[in-house]
Amino acid sequence: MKNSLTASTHNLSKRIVVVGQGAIGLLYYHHFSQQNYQVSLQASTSISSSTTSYSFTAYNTTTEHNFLLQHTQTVDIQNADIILICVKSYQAAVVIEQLAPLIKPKSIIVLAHNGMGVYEEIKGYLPTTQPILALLTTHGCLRNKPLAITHTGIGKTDIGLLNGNLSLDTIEALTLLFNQAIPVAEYHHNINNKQWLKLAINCVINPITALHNIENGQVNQYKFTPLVTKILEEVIAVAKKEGVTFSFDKLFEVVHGVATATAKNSSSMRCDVIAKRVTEIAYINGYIHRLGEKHGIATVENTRLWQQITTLTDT
Ligand SMILES: NC(=O)C1=CN([C@@H]2O[C@H](COP(=O)(O)OP(=O)(O)OC[C@H]3O[C@@H](n4cnc5c(N)ncnc54)[C@H](OP(=O)(O)O)[C@@H]3O)[C@@H](O)[C@H]2O)C=CC1
Ligand SMILES: CC(C)(CO)C(=O)C(=O)O
Repeated sequence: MKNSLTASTHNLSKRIVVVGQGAIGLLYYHHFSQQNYQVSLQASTSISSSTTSYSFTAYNTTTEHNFLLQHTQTVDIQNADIILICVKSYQAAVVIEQLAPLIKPKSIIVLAHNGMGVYEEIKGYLPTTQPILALLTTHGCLRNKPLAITHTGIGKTDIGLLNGNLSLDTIEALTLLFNQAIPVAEYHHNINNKQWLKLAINCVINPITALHNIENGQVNQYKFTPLVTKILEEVIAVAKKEGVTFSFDKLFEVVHGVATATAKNSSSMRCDVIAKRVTEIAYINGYIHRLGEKHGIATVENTRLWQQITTLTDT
């Protein structure tokens, strides 16, 4: 990456729409708007269009600061170079279905969510050549109340193409745009492998912490080893059919490492279950279940966890 270049010297301007006023949407909206980017926020209907501010508490600080909120207008979507979708996995298809008639064919659609399976749901709403990217983030962010967030963990942004084509210049400009706003960001020519790795981590940590009401670090207790082993063996078998190869030992080590590194965290699924919100289980263990059925592979543990969490939040 040539540091002397700015995103605007490339074939990419900075008209950005961020969809979703939750923790991740506001985090990226905030950092983009601190730069000289033309950014607006497409909030859900729970936010009145007369609301003109949001509050942000920076990492390792305690003071909340207020900032101006620029709501997205129809013309912003029509002109957007980048549309960053920061909603829960189960909300993304509705967003894309609604916005699709307004989106220009060259707009870069960036999907930022946990789990997998959203791309398959949304691609039919868009032209076959539409550039669609996945964004994985390890930043931590909490929504304290509507339109008020705290940046709780500095992380990294990984992006990569799922559909369409981007020139090397555009890829460079896009990566720079993210890096200038919220470093560090990296572009990956094979984001699929990274998505699968994140999926495997979430297949283990999220349902176990949610069902047992424990912090992430407790997943490493010896008593969970047989379950973790079965979950990962199923993920590996299904991933192989999808062209992604994992070594069990390395994958086990990575999952163990993430549970240790985030030992005191409450997983997003545990938080959702406690708050009686819909979880993303259908896009995590549920995704493994669906692929297992497609490939004729038994996914006993992933299927059981998907059913248990679904029952827990449906009742
Ligand atoms: N928070 C974090 O630290 C991390 C989150 N992630 C992932 O990022 C994704 C987003 O997470 P997060 O921001 O925490 O989730 P939130 O639930 O906080 O935010 C989602 C937001 O999207 C809004 N929304 C829903 N439907 C629409 C719509 N049609 N148009 C506009 N806005 C809409 C919701 O509004 P309403 O409230 O009205 O429903 C909500 O404000 C998830 O997949 C999550 O797993 C990944 C890594 C870290
Ligand atoms: C990696 C992990 C498990 C961190 O809490 C996460 O992604 C989540 O909670 O959804």
